[in-house]
Amino acid sequence: MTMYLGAFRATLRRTGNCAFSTGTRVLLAGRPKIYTKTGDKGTSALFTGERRPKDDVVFDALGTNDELSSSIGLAREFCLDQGEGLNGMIGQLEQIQCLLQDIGSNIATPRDSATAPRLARTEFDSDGQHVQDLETWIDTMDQELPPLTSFILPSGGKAAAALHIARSVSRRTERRVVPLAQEQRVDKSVAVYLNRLSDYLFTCGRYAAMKAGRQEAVYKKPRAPRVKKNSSIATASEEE
Ligand SMILES: Nc1ncnc2c1ncn2[C@@H]1O[C@H](COP(=O)(O)OP(=O)(O)OP(=O)(O)O)[C@@H](O)[C@H]1O
Repeated sequence: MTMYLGAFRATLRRTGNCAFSTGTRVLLAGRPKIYTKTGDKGTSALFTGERRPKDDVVFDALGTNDELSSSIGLAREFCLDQGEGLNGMIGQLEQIQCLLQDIGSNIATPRDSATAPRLARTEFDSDGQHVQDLETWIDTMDQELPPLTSFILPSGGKAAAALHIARSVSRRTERRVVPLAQEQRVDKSVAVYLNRLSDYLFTCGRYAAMKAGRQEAVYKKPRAPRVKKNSSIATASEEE
């Protein structure tokens, strides 16, 4: 990790860029190895330099946010394969992955202990514009979609199903972030963004299924088995 976060962070500090890379190795040609081995003893560093055990709630949130970006990356690849009618969504998903890097910076800079300049550099969506963008994108897709009349099961092609996985990872990330936001250790806007992001990804899943010309599977109540007189079990349909 030598060139990964140590020097990378120093470069970011110099340039004022607040991106905080988690899990994604940044390797520059001719530079030292990407690993520092500083994390081998089970602790790692926050953006403030403070070291904490790797099972700390902050790393849990940071790691889940990283999983979210990875799952969006996979969904985006399936969207690229599907192609037809998904160009807008593909661009939006890439923008969202960049914003998740910023969310990582926010999570890794505890709001209750970081210095004022660091807090300012890692502030997230202070004017609510990123949430507004998600809402606009949701509303635009919704205008083309048939109204929801049943519970949708994740389905409708590989792109749609992958978007539903990303949606559920977004909800998991939200669950990790909400307690931190309630304790004012992460900006509240991060929790709001993750909440809206799962709605956006749900809508994307439906939209991708529609563009693929695929029917989404819907919830049907499974029929309860009935006990026959001779005590063997049969489903209701077998008895009809
Ligand atoms: N297991 C983890 N889950 C979530 N976030 C982590 C984890 N380990 C490290 N991080 C965060 O991601 C950043 C980059 O990870 P990295 O693997 O470089 O850290 P490290 O394990 O401390 O270092 P090294 O891999 O060089 O020993 C760390 O600075 C830390 O903020």
